[in-house]
Amino acid sequence: MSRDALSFPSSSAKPIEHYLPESTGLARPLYPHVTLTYATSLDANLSLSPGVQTALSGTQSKAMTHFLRSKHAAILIGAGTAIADDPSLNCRIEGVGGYGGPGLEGQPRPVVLDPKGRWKVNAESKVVKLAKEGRGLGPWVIGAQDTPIEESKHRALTDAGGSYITLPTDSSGRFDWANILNILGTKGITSVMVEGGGSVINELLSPRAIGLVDSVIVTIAPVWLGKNGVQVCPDERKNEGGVKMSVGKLKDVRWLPLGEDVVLCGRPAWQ
Ligand SMILES: NC(=O)C1=CN([C@@H]2O[C@H](COP(=O)(O)OP(=O)(O)OC[C@H]3O[C@@H](n4cnc5c(N)ncnc54)[C@H](O)[C@@H]3O)[C@@H](O)[C@H]2O)C=CC1
Ligand SMILES: Nc1nc(O)c(N)c(N[C@@H]2O[C@H](COP(=O)(O)O)[C@@H](O)[C@H]2O)n1
Repeated sequence: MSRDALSFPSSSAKPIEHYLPESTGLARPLYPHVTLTYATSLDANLSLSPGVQTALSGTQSKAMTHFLRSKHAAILIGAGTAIADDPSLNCRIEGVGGYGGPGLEGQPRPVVLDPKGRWKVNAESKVVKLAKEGRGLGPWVIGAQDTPIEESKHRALTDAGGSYITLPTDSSGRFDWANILNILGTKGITSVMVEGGGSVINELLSPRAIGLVDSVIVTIAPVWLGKNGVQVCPDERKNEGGVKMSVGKLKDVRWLPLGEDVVLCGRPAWQ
């Protein structure tokens, strides 16, 4: 077994495969398959507070996350997570490229939403270092069209094989999710694993983001994090203009115990 590699048994992988992207083609014309996945506490928190990385997944569910990473073309996070966690965003399952396998096979493309250029990506960022070591792909940063990237950040990205992509923003400085997925699709990304954080997840679970998420895979850890946590709690699903909103329920649900955690898989029933 190669250094740092994780393993995930095929008996545990089998029930999850039902929720994974097809290995060929885009799920919808120009839109990648989207799997929304995260680890949560019993009080629906992702972390103790916005700037604090909090380990929730146990050994087996962490290996599951890396198995999921190996099955997606890209991993997407918001700038808040990139700043708080300095994440690796690579796949460390035994047998993928950089972990016993050839080239970069099975490594997902890290994508960071950073409209205002808040993430100080540089040569010391973990994701950049891993790409240079041949253990991950270089990150793509999606920034706002009216926010030019600093030269040093641009160099850090391109030296690692990454790039800077721009999109238009709305009046509150947000990208439209259809635009995000569309630009990734046009760049050959057929599937995206959205990992967080709170603001990204809450947007994609909101009643407005209809038809964009294909699967939801949530690790629930037996822990409470308390009231200052970054909570998964999407916008209210209220009736507007007489149009009745459905509740944010999952269908096609499976619960899988993994060590001390339980993994919930399903598909949005509201689209
Ligand atoms: N337990 C878990 O599985 C995970 C936990 N986390 C935790 O979550 C926390 C970070 O969460 P948040 O502070 O909510 O940050 P976040 O990671 O959701 O990033 C928010 C930022 O992303 C950008 N963004 C998001 N949606 C956008 C859109 N539609 N258009 C343009 N820009 C957009 C904006 O810059 C926004 O300020 C950290 O503490 C991190 O450790 C993060 C990922 C997974
Ligand atoms: N699945 C999962 N379980 C947890 O307990 C977590 N804290 C996270 N966080 C996400 O994973 C990223 C860190 O990944 P690396 O090991 O550095 O590659 C972090 O940025 C969150 O997206 N996930």
